[in-house]
Amino acid sequence: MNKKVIVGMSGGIDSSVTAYLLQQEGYEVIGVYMKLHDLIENFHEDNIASGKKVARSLGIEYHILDLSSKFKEEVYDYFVGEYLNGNTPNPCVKCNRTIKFGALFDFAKEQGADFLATGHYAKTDGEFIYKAEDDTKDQSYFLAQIKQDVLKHLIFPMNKYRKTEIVKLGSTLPVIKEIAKRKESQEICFVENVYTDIIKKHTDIDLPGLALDTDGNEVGHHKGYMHYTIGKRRGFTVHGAHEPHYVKEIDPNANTIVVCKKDDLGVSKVLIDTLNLFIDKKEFECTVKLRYRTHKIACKVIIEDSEAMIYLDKNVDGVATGQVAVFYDGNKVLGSGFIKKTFQ
Ligand SMILES: Nc1ncnc2c1ncn2[C@@H]1O[C@H](COP(=O)(O)OP(=O)(O)OP(=O)(O)O)[C@@H](O)[C@H]1O
Repeated sequence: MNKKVIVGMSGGIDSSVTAYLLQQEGYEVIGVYMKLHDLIENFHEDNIASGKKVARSLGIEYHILDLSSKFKEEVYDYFVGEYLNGNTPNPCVKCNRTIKFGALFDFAKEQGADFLATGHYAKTDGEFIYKAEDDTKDQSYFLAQIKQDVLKHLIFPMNKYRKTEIVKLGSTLPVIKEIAKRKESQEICFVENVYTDIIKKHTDIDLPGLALDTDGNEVGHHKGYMHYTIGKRRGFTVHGAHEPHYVKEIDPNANTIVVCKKDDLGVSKVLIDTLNLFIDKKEFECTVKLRYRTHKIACKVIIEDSEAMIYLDKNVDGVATGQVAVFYDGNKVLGSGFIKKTFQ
């Protein structure tokens, strides 16, 4: 009997080609669309119409799974809460652990599927996650909090392709060809423009306050701490400054931000919690990504109980609490954790 695979079909090109490729390989493919939020007008209608068309053309089932209350609890509320706490959240990392490779994985098991597949650009060998072939699309960073025991049931057919190849392949298939013309999805699926539009719905974010220097002296003013992320350069005043200043720290309780010159922005040590490790070591050397679009930095990691300290080989600017630190050995993801504190 053919192996059964559930494909998360968002209506976009990557997951449509994923379903097509797996069917070509002989899998019994079942498509699933997850309703995750109602924050953007016509979002689901357009996506579902597109997904349904593809499913029909492949002759496969297409389920609609309403996971919106779980998504609100695990991803949306966390996202808002982190900004209120002065941190910079990573909702996609949370979603991958709890929703796409959490609740959707549970659904796949209930359906008796052997595998779950998505259009993520990453690789897995069932034990580890690896960077995708296409550097510019690689999503391994966002997958680094997935539970390790789920990995043996995952397939990422995009792993060996470049996005341009997928668009080209999709364009040879009549129904998918239409999808190829759709606009790329936004970075965070529920943020249409800027994150502050979302936070504004829950609280007043315009709370003028003081900008301090690293010694605690008042040097200027800001618009409200939730407008800033670590490393941000604009949107606050520093009296008499001749050089650009950057946000170094955010204190939500005092509604202050600490600003500094570029030279003082770097951190050499990073403390992380909520560890998800794919290796069983307490001390190791590796490279680390401290945000998505950045270079890896060589480091040493020491784990103590539920936290880890990362000793960076060189100072790194703009490291934000709330973001995810992902460890790599070459292309292999070794694990990750959420940034709790940084040290100069
Ligand atoms: N609402 C959804 N329902 C089902 N699967 C989803 C949904 N959103 C994302 N996915 C799955 O997660 C994968 C990665 O999502 P992401 O939003 O990062 O990708 P994308 O580049 O927009 O992909 P696509 O072109 O397939 O929309 C998708 O390819 C798809 O398999």
